[in-house]
Amino acid sequence: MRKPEDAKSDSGLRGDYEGAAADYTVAQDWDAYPEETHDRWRRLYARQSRLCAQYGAPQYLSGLARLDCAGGIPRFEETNAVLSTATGWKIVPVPGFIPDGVFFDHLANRRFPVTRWIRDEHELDYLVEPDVFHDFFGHVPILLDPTFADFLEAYGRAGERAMAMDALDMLARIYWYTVEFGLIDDGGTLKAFGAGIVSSAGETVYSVTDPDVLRLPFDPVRIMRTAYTIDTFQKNYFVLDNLDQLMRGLVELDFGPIYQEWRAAPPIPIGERLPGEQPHPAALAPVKETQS
Ligand SMILES: C[C@H](O)[C@H](O)[C@H]1CNc2nc(N)[nH]c(=O)c2N1
Ligand SMILES: N[C@@H](Cc1ccccc1)C(=O)O
Ligand SMILES: [Fe+2]
Repeated sequence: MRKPEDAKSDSGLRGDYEGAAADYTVAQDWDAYPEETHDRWRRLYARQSRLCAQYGAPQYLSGLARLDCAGGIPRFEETNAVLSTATGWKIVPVPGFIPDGVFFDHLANRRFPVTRWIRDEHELDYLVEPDVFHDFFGHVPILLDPTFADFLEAYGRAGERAMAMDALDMLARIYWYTVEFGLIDDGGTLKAFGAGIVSSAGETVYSVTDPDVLRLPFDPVRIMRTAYTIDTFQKNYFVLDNLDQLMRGLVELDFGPIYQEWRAAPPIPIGERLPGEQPHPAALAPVKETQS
């Protein structure tokens, strides 16, 4: 993930950072969304919910159903009523990318920053910065899962140490390969739960059906050493057996010695398979792409 050096000034980011508070939150200003932006949301939602019904993880899908947000850009206050009861999380509106330290602090306090603006009509398939569709449709449903909710808070608390140890790249790869691009084994079938996948029509299908992509078993140190691409579909994914692995494998693991050992080493190139590595068992027969 790229981030602004100083997002509040001239950063090349398209959100409006002018009125933002010290923690980079803004008002959602729901009444100011033109009707055409709600219509755009409905079309994105319809396409993506159909694809996710087939390729999305059950933990993600159950959250999506409970959010009941097919009809237009959600009012964040209404979302927060559902979210706070379920897992104690809330979402806060932001202008876009925010500095790492601020981002971690929100997560550590169970606040998920959601960009308020929606992509333009010509960007329905792809955009560079996160918008409200990616942030909300991709990230919020799984925050209703209690295990994932606890994991993401712990991830936020881990930020300070990673920054102090000059190992932010390694921690960011954890986020990338789980929160953004994670796959999970659903009784022998690969499913997607990462926000970057489930908010993208192309990658939802590709991530679980492409026969050539590398899908390795979840392995924290391997992930922390693996480079990633921000502007094409991923060339490797990591597959969880279940969401508890995030707690047992990451929260309970002491990253300090791992940072120390690997932070100065060049990362493993994208898509490279190391000697002896085998795909996750559920990835031996990738899901067949079917019409529905
Ligand atoms: C390392 C850290 O997780 C990452 O770069 C942060 C920075 N700021 C962000 N800001 C927003 N709004 N959304 C994000 O996903 C991130 N990611
Ligand atoms: N266990 C990690 C913290 C962490 C928690 C959750 C996710 C990622 C990292 C550490 O020692 O720093
Ligand atoms: Fe994201």
